[in-house]
Amino acid sequence: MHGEGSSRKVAREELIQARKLLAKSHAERSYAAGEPILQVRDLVKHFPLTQGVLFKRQVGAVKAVDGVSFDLRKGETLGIVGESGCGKSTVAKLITHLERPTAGTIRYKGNDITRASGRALKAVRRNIQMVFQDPYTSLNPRMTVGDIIGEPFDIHPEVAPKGDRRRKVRELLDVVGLNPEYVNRYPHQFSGGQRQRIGIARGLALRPEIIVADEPVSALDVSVQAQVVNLMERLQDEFGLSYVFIAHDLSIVRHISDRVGVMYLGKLVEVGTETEIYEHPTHPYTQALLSAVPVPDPEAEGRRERIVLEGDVPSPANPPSGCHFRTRCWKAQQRCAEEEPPLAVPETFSDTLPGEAVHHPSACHFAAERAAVVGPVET
Ligand SMILES: Nc1ncnc2c1ncn2[C@@H]1O[C@H](COP(=O)(O)OP(=O)(O)OP(=O)(O)O)[C@@H](O)[C@H]1O
Repeated sequence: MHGEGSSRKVAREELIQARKLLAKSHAERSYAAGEPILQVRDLVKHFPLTQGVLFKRQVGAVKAVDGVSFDLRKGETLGIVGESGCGKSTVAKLITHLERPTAGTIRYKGNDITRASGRALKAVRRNIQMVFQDPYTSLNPRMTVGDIIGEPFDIHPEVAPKGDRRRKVRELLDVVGLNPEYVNRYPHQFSGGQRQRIGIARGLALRPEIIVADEPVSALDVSVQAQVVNLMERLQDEFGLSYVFIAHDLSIVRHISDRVGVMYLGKLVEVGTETEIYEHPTHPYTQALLSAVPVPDPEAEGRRERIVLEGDVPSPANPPSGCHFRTRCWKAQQRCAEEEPPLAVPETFSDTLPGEAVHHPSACHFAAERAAVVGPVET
């Protein structure tokens, strides 16, 4: 009895040591603080629309991503939010090289990786990993958890030589808060939250620097969502990870993000820090999205004005001219149809200084704060 207890203790000590080593090697590979680890410029992805069976003719294109630019700094989390179909997943696939962009550039640590191939592509795929939305379908039901988490080592044996893989997998299970003894179990033996932990462990296996998480908690019960988000925050601190965190739910993104980008019909329409976006949004679309987020305080909930947008999101195969949002915007004027507003600090706020909450990029000709998102207190 005593012997079994002490050998478990030794195994635990070994795991702790291994985790420390893992964290150290991450730190050693870290990039100069402050410089963007990822720079995305004018990223475009058009999916061709074809007609005909034998002789396929291109009759148009779905403009899934239509000129997206952002920076991601080391250790930072950039949240990307927007309704279904606005192009969030396509951005994720472009960054992780699951799709090739039509135009634009992606730089990783200053190197242009947009069209990386061969060995360079392999290195990119190792350093920029994806965590998927649905832990129920993204894990192969016929593979054990150990094989699922260890599979990336087949492609990158330099990270874990064959004899060392089992230990590494157990270590990864421990890192994400699962019992290393579960290594031989199958996905169906785990809950949704546990499965997402397995997906995260797999994403961590190659010791990436960037994780692109596409709606990682959207398929989970609300009670479990916070646990997985907390785990991701802990892992970020422990391994110095940078995250692109994609979600349609503004409240989840708020909790984890340092900065948030709001997407509409293939474009980023507003980017800012948590305070800038949630307390001082200046783009009408952000204001409409925020007005739909439930407020826990019933008094405030009763006071706030809900902005109900007219109509549906237009087809990305045929987006409106000028500002893509203008067909649903209560502020739209002729200028909005003729001139696309750039994603920049709006002219209206040219007399404000960096650090003031309204001084952030917003792609609207008539950007302004809207106090009525939560109405004034009645006395
Ligand atoms: N392989 C493809 N071929 C053609 N069109 C595509 C393809 N992938 C995505 N699209 C289209 O591009 C647009 C953006 O899709 P995307 O999946 O990036 O949006 P999303 O914001 O992630 O939405 P969701 O949350 O529903 O996944 C949609 O209109 C979609 O139908």
